[in-house]
Amino acid sequence: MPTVAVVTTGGTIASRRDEDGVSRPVVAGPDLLATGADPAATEVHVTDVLSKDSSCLTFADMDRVRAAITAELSNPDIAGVVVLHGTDTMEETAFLVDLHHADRRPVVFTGAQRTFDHPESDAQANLSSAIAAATDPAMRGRGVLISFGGVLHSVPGVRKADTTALDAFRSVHSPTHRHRAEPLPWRPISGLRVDVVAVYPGADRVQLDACRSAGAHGLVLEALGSGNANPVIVEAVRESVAAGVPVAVSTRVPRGSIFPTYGGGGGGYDLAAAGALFSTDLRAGQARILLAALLADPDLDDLEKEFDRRSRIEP
Ligand SMILES: NC(=O)C[C@H](N)C(=O)O
Repeated sequence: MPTVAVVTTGGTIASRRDEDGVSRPVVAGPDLLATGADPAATEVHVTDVLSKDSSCLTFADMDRVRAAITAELSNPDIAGVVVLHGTDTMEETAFLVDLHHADRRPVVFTGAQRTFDHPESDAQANLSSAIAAATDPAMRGRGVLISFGGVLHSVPGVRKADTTALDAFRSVHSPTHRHRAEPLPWRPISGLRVDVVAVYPGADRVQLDACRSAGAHGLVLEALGSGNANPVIVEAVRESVAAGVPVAVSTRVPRGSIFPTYGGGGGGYDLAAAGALFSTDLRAGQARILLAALLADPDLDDLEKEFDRRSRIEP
């Protein structure tokens, strides 16, 4: 009988609503499993790592989740790992784990949109599907996956795209099981500060400069369209890069790739000329994780090349 390790971190899947309708992550892992969501032919062992709404997670928490998964995989008898996680930042933690995942056994993230005690909760169905994926030999070698609402996603380029829909996740491109880049050597990201700066009509450089004053090691622009900003932001980016604080350009647009094509002083071409990195397919949350993971590696010799390569999703 295959054994699956279930690592819990909190989120709606582990939440109950109180009398005021407020959801809190208070359900322990063994109680989640006690509902019979695990298939009869699978042995499951549960480890509670965190009990947090995922909107409260820090880089240190994400490092901890990654360490817990690695500890489970050190046991050769484990067929795969399921991670129960809030949906708000699942795309970030799952991507961090995927960047470093050097094992052919599946790691499958899941969660829920409706609390564990909701009469029509999606918690049990999602948990069952994730356990099934974690024991499926066809999932070996596919890296980290998100199993949610009956859909299985590769992690790079995936994002929460609906606040309430039961199939909450969408990919930047049509779902693909892409060719995986080789895993990055593991380095914790908890000592790093990487901020996301929003670009909007009339945006000035105040946020960007404030992040640098706060000690940011890197910045991600959530830019407009295919990766555009304005001349004031371009100038601030040029200064940031010259001062050794790299800036990666993503976009607020949900789908499609990001290209440095527009000139005119504030476009993507100008941002690239000012030294910005371009996140070809990743949106801001995952671009931030990639930048942090690369900045955490003291042996990395070409940040631009690695960021470019790992921000592309090959079909
Ligand atoms: N559906 C959810 O899990 C949302 C919750 N706020 C979380 O991310 O922890």
